[in-house]
Amino acid sequence: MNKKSPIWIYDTTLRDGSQGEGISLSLDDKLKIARKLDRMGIPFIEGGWPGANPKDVQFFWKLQEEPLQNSEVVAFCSTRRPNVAAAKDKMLQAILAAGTRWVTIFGKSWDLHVSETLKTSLEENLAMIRDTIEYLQSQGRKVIYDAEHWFDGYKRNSEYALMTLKTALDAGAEWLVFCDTNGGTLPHEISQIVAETIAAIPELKTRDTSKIGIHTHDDAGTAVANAIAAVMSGASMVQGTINGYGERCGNANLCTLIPNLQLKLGYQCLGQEELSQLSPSSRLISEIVNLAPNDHAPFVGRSAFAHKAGVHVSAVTKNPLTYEHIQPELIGNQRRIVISDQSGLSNVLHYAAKFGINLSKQDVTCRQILDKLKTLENEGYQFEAAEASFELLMRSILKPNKQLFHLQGFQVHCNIHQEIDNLGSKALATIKVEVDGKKILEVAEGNGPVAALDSALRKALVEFYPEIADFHLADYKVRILDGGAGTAAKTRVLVESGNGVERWTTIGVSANILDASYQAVVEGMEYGLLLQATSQKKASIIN
Ligand SMILES: CC(=O)SCCNC(=O)CCNC(=O)[C@H](O)C(C)(C)COP(=O)(O)OP(=O)(O)OC[C@H]1O[C@@H](n2cnc3c(N)ncnc32)[C@H](O)[C@@H]1OP(=O)(O)O
Ligand SMILES: CC(=O)C(=O)O
Repeated sequence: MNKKSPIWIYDTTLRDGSQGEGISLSLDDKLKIARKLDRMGIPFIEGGWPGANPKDVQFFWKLQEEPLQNSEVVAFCSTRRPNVAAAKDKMLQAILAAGTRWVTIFGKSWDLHVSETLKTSLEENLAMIRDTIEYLQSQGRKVIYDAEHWFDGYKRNSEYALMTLKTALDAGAEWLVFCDTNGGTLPHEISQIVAETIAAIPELKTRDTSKIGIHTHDDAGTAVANAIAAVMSGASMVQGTINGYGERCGNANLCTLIPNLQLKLGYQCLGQEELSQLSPSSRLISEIVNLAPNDHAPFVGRSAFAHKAGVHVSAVTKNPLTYEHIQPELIGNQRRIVISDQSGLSNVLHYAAKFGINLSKQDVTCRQILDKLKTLENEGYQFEAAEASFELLMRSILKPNKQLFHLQGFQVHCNIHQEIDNLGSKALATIKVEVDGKKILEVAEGNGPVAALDSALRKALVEFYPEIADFHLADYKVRILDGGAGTAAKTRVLVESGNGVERWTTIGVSANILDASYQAVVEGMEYGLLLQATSQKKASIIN
């Protein structure tokens, strides 16, 4: 693939991304994201609209005190208000006070917006664009001009739209960015309009330079495709956000766009090392933004290289090219194999190797494990979410274990209608077990029934398995499997346990939620003991 010209990445997570519903960034969050993008070597970071809110003002102050190392931070604003001198416009004063070298202003391309939104004349809108750019330039700023509603404006009145763009160019804008503000344009229209615009204003793109940028929204689900179409038609700046955050359906997702441009089309966007930071950066930023990461996001999602179907797993273990469009490591992601009733022997073998178990396709036990897995999944188990339970299942088939204990029975009482008693407990569990021929009866309290049961079980077992004292219940999830059955529905319980170093998840399924919880809790303890035994074995080999 021939290397093509560089593409300037312009990140607007902190501005347009913040316009996404459900996103509310603190000043500290904004600074953390900016520094992360700076480390990724993103050339332009749009930090916000100074003057629109105190946080954005403070953000730019903070960066004046401690500037970014690699990126240009850009302040954003509209053109001056109608019938106000640029030098008197409060917003333009605020953007200057932000102290950035680069500023982006958005102006109206669509005559409908001039008459309906600005409620001014077409001539005044041209003057607003011209005055604003000239004024900001006279104050030493480099100006990026976002032509808002470029494609809609061009479709409705191309003559006027082109006049707005020519005005911005003549006034000295360094970049002219075509915005698909309403996000409804399709890729073929983008290609056509970009080509026609270049034909009408050839200065926008010569053989050596392109002053064209693209800013797309995802309302038609084509933001990334539209940005690619614009680049292929001559744009050399791409605006977008990490994880596609943004107003309504979001902006072009840079985590999809960058790898497509760089790995598929040969455009240089980021350094190799920075590109390999894309997946962790996407997850870190979703953490800061406090939105769950999209597991199924192209390239960077946790499932982007997760293989579940047996046929796929069999092929991918022979040659990853068979079911992967790129090497996951290039963008810092990794291949994963998922276990389920869609599995074949290849999935089982993968997990056997992962668990340090010697197994081959020819072993009868390999097929027995697969059959048992499929039977249990049919009953409602979901092992992809509970790897620890799958390891226990595999080991129990290979070598039926001595049981930790024999359950003789348990009872749980809940005290829902009364105030929490002095000890703060709402539930009481009694359990009877037999360990090594010894019968134990224990009682424990808890905030809820599962906590009480877990406590009672620990009390009963700790004398025989003291390591259990180090385990804790980290998370507990319940899912109703056959909702139509109402309160008689089967429940699936996932329990996450930990020992301060590692965490593991186990599963239980039953029509009785306490029974399902009990199964998952017991497996959690069994797995913890298995981990302990394995690490002791490893230590004795090393020493
Ligand atoms: C396409 C985009 O995403 S552009 C970015 C949009 N982002 C935001 O709006 C987030 C930050 N916005 C804000 O905090 C506020 O809207 C502010 C501070 C900018 C303005 O607040 P207010 O003065 O209360 O005005 P309000 O939000 O009600 O209306 C927006 C005004 O901007 C004007 N305006 C819109 N685009 C432009 C433009 N390109 N040039 C000049 N004025 C514009 C509108 O005509 C309207 O003016 P009006 O009050 O005379 O009707
Ligand atoms: C400027 C901008 O955010 C838009 O037109 O969508």
